[in-house]
Amino acid sequence: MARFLIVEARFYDHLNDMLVAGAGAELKRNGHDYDVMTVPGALEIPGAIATVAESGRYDGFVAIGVVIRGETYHFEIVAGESARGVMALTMDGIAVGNGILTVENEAQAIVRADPAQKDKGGEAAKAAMVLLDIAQQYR
Ligand SMILES: Nc1c(NC[C@H](O)[C@H](O)[C@H](O)CO)[nH]c(=O)[nH]c1=O
Ligand SMILES: CC(=O)[C@@H](O)COP(=O)(O)O
Repeated sequence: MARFLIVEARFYDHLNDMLVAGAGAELKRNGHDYDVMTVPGALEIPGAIATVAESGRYDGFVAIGVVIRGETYHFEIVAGESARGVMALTMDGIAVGNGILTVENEAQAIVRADPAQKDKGGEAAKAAMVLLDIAQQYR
């Protein structure tokens, strides 16, 4: 049993609920425990994980968020920088699954967030578990 922290950027409640449910169900299905931490937006996710990881309280992390394209260049910043931040964490050996959706519209987000459809939250939890397995085998 490992301890995971789901760090969710609660920008769109109904979409977040589905992603967190999918991630949590996948962790539970595999016998793991988890807590949920909420941050304002996807840009805050990597920093929050970096800070909590230093505490050693969790074995792995699942990043959850939804970035929907708007009218300005802000989408590129939030989508790109949050992904870059999560990648930087994984390159530091922190087990993080990236479940931050970066989509054109709400319809795309629903299909991907819904645990009964693409279940990207569950997929991110699976990725975090794989990275944790690798860390435990090779460290
Ligand atoms: N537009 C979206 C954001 N923007 C907010 C930023 O992530 C950040 O919280 C703000 O710039 C303060 O630092 N966040 C999302 O998660 N989704 C979006 O669509
Ligand atoms: C992430 C985004 O693109 C969005 O939430 C911001 O919208 P806008 O570019 O219309 O300000």
